[in-house]
Amino acid sequence: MGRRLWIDASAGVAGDMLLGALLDAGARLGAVQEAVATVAPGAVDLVPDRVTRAGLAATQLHVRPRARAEEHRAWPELRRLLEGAALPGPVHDLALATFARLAVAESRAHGVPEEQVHFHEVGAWDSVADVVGVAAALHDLAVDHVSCTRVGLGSGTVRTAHGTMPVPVPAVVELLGASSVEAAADADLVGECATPTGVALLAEVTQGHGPVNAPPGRVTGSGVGAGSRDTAGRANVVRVVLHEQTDEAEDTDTGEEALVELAATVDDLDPRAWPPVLETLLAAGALDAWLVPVHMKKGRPGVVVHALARPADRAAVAEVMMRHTSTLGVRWHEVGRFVLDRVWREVRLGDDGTTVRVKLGLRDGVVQTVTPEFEDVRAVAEATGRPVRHLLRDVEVAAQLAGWEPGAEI
Ligand SMILES: O=C([S-])c1cc(C(=O)S)c[n+]([C@@H]2O[C@H](COP(=O)(O)O)[C@@H](O)[C@H]2O)c1
Ligand code: NI
Repeated sequence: MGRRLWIDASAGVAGDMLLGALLDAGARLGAVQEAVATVAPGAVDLVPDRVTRAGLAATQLHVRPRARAEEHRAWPELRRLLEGAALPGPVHDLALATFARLAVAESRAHGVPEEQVHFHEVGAWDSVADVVGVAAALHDLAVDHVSCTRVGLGSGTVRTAHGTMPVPVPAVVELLGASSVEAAADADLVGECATPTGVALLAEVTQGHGPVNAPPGRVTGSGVGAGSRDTAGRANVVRVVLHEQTDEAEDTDTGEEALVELAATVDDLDPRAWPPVLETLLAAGALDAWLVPVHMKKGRPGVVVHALARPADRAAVAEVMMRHTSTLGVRWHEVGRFVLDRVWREVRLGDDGTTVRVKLGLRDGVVQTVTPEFEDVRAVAEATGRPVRHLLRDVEVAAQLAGWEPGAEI
């Protein structure tokens, strides 16, 4: 079994800060440089520097482009570059998955199809170096489980290639909406503290069950990565802690979440309204939503609509039940659930660049379930006319060939 890493992103996170922290924790600069040079030969120099931030010693990583940096890079071009790079499997997969996540966020933020996404700063060599560098550093440190705190986002505005943007910038909002990474409520943080690349990396590497506020078990190493600004009173850093599970910590790592379940019983809603009700519940933050047919008083057929949600989303989910159905009230109670760690991977179907995401359910780094993302499969079925059941089989075979099958360690 490899090592566990806890990331303190409570003051924010950027790709270079995370990489600085991992180098400070012992990842070898040579191994990181080699991986970055595999993707971008001769493009950048990685130069770590010892600095202080609000009096705290930290490593600031400078990614220095050797030539004038590319300002725009299309996602399909970057994807081809990463796919063709001869990197160790886990480094390759993590770098590709992180940029795929950024492409989805950019596509949503700008309302363009993923294939037409043009990265600006995010596609420049320094971001490529941050992403590949973090993947290589985690591999070098043999990290196989990552948890993190809530993330400090910052406040105000930031100047970007898109113009001046409010913080959190749209790409960060999209990334948070599509992952289990949670934002901290922190009024002290000024400016852009969490960047798209930093949040995409956290979303991709953290497994498990929401924010963890302290590294459980025995500490075996640590590192501090500096951001470029030095603000008095609050260190602009990412901290990482390597830790081992003791028996006591292991007992608490059951993958258990505290959630709420909401329900309402309805017998007078037009049945055609139910599918949009379920969609609206999910859009409001429900983790799951479902209907159960019931026989009510006076023998009337009815429906109980249920939703599972995080406690923070309870009010929004109840509001949807009350606005979108004819119920006069909503019941709720606290529930616990056990969950597997979940990570996303992408498989390629055929030679035309078609990809489908698969969700892997993990327990202690061992694959338990492999689930093709149905909406991706449906989109391919619509685009190609191939039956969904054939595509589902092909995705499972492709996942198996990539080594993602029940019982495999990743
Ligand atoms: O590069 C792109 S496409 C980009 C999109 C957005 C959106 O929110 S949309 C924001 N930014 C800004 O670029 C810099 C650098 O980001 P890194 O993740 O590469 O560190 C940052 O200020 C982002 O907010 C870029
Ligand atoms: Ni953008």
